[in-house]
Amino acid sequence: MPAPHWPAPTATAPVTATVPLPGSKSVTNRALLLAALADGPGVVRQALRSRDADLMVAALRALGTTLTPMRESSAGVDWQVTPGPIRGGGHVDVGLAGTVMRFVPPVAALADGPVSFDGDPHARKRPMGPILDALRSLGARIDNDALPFTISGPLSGGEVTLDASGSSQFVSGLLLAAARFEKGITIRHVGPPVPSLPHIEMTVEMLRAVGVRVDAGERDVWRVEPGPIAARDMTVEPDLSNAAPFLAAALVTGGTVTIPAWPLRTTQAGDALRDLLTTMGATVTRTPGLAAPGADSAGPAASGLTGPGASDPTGPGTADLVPGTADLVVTGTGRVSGIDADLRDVGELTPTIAALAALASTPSRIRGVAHLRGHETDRLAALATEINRLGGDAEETEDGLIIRPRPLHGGTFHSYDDHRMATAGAVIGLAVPEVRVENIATTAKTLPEFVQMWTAMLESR
Ligand SMILES: O=C(O)C1=C[C@@H](OP(=O)(O)O)[C@@H](O)[C@H](O)C1
Ligand SMILES: C=C(OP(=O)(O)O)C(=O)O
Repeated sequence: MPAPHWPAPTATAPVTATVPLPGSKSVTNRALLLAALADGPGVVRQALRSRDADLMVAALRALGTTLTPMRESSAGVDWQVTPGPIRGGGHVDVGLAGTVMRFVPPVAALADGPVSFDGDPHARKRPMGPILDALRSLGARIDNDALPFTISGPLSGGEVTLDASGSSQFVSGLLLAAARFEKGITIRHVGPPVPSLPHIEMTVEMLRAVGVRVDAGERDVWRVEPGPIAARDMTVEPDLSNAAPFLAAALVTGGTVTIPAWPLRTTQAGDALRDLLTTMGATVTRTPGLAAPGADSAGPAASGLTGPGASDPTGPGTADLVPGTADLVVTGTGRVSGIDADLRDVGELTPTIAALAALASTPSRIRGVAHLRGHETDRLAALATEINRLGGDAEETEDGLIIRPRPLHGGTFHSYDDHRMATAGAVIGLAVPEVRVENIATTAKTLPEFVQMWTAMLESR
């Protein structure tokens, strides 16, 4: 029997809360995969524990990696990762995780036998063609153009042209494993603009942090030289995209929300919230936080990794560079302004920005995010449908949404198995009584503690 819909709490006063966030999904799944491909045992600290991260752990285990939890706390899990020969014959469940369905197949193509892949029903609809075609052209055999499929190597690498306008993860997935391909890789994108470029920068910076030579100097072309991937001790940054609904609560309620350990320099898409929320009426400041030792002298890294070894590709894995962090403080007035924004680079922030737009006093236009139709659900259709179901005025455009002010009323907000739809419903519920979010449990994709964190935020003073 499905769980009852979650009554989204309505804020009765401005929120005043400090919300520490668990590790980034994008950094965690890259760090685990790179550790599994490394030339020796390594450690990934403060890794996210969530459905997507658990799926990555299970996938890497199925391919022969040993992952042992060393320590687990509210800050995440520290994994000891011991690579093994990449083993075929297994099965990978990708769930609904883009990072698993796009990042693991290139690794599986290095295995000594076939590896099968499948996922949630909607995962079969998410775009896979360009990356599977690319792997074929590099030597792999694959029996389908979408999930489910079975992939067999060997794969030698080389040059490939693809259209990555559907997802930056096609590029990131190929780049992450490419140092292990005999010929490395040269990827050339041809087509409409690639979305989520900061996520590709995250891939490039994390590869460089483990000693891989990457040339990303030419627009739409990326080159990785074959070579070893260095074992490292890496620490994952907090998930800045998951900060979005909490920071939105400051705007909606006229309160203040502080996120500790916000990296001063980062490739995470969530960093764009500072500008986006300012445009929507917030005051955003960074105050010196509790920087880890070594932070001030060395300056920031931007690999998505912090901690020993993260930025010294040639050292013995104990380099002493820790990026500076700050407390990010966002204060709202209770009045939200509409926004006209191109979110192509930071598409995963769209559901929260759309929720704010639905509560804004002036119209909003969100552009550049046609690729969201291939996310956990068709997010443009889902957002328009659910905002309008509550009495709002949201219109889908070819590449985004137009949202005009209109008073909202209570009702069911469907989440379509999409964690960010569920949290968008929670944001609207702060201001609109009797919003019920269907399947709030889907937040476990990247933030299993969402409900407890949301409740704690509303209860703290
Ligand atoms: O590489 C990554 O970790 C991600 C890339 C982006 O995917 P798209 O380029 O498909 O939007 C982003 O939306 C997703 O949440 C995570
Ligand atoms: C698009 C997202 O996820 P995925 O990694 O599954 O693509 C997201 O988290 O917003």
